[in-house]
Amino acid sequence: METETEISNHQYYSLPTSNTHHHHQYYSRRLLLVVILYLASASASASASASEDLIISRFQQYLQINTAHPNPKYYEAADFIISEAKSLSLESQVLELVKGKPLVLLKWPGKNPKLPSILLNSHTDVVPAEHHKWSHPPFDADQDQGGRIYARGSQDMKCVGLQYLEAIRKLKSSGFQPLRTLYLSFVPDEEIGGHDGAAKLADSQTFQKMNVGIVLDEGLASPDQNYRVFFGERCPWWLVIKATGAPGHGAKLYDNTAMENLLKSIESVRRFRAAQFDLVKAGFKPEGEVISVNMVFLKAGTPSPTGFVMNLQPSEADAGFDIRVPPTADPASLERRIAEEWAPASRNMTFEFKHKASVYDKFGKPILTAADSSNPWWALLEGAVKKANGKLGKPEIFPASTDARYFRERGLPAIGFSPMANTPILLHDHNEFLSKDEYLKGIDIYESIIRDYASYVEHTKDEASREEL
Ligand SMILES: CSCC[C@H](NC=O)C(=O)O
Ligand SMILES: [Zn+2]
Ligand SMILES: [Zn+2]
Repeated sequence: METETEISNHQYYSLPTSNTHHHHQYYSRRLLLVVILYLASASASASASASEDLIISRFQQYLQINTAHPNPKYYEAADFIISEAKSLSLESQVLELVKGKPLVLLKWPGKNPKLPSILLNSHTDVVPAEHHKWSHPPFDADQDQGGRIYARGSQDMKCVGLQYLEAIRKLKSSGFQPLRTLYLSFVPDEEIGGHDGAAKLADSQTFQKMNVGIVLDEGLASPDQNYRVFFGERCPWWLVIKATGAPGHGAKLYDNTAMENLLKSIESVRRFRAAQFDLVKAGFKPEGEVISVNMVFLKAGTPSPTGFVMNLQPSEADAGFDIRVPPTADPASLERRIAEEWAPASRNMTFEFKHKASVYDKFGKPILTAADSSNPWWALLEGAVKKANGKLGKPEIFPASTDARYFRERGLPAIGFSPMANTPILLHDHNEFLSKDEYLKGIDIYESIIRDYASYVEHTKDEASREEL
């Protein structure tokens, strides 16, 4: 009776998608669980898959907590993480650096607490989903026949947060003891800029006391067999340009209208965008090393009860652009381009940045983590991934932004890495998914990384010079 009600509810919710598959999948997931429980009691070989099943169901539980903006269920996520931490005997602490935005900090103390610690960071929030455009509801975490788990956050980045924990579970049950202290941070608000999350953490007294030596944070899925790995990221510049001009009759041809002035800018932006994109298309530059610029809004016209006034040329027109500047680019020349070509005062234009991250650190150096043998954490990561039968691609600059920048800004090395190979890049997209096999493989990869990181005895050069301060 109860099951019937649930299934019919489910059908009801899935009607708008006109998808006929997922109530089958929902039904078969339950059936599968019953079958697996039965088999597990019958044979020893099935017990591995029973424990895999538990791993997957924990992942699904986390994904089912709706932490999408603008109303993320942060306390539910925090409770879930804390209960997982308890089951692993990790020390846990909730920092409410901003009211209503709990940040969970877990600790696995090392045998040598004097050595700088390792921070494994992940964000608990996710971007919103347009439910009716998904073939599987974005907060059900359905698994399909092919083992794909569909949910908002399955790639970005609830996978990583729980993989850290599952890797620790494996290490603990194998009797491993870390030399360096390991911290895990589950932070809010990354998707809206991280100001009330990672930025506050990096600024806190607590963080200073943690004596962090290396940070791992998110990367991106890779469609091929090599994992992607990131040593820096582009800086967001969110630009609004504003054109003004003489208003007039919609039938009149005259110069210097707001619309014409704005369109000239848009044409110029588009030429620049095409040239940058061509460098990528031709294979001359990777995605993270060109300047991207995309128009994200247009605002002009005089509203009327039925839409817009059609015979009036407006006196104002605005456009917004999401620009991403690589740390390797020359920001001054882009600034000149904006002032001289995209929003010249001579064409009655002004501009304003809604957000403008600096390409440089406080010493005037581009904010990048060394991705070569000069950085022992880099070599350790490569070795650890290899030991777990994974392969890394060439180190890249992350095309968007992550919380890693708040740690890099403080001079800490931070590496962006989400172990998802053979997976289409679906962050922020409809039908975001991660396959069960890739998720499980990622746990083994982290097990290997954490083992090697937490066992690293030497002081790195960075660490030694920080201690002299
Ligand atoms: C200005 S911070 C924005 C952070 C955001 N991060 C993930 O998508 C991004 O747009 O890259
Ligand atoms: Zn993310
Ligand atoms: Zn994101």
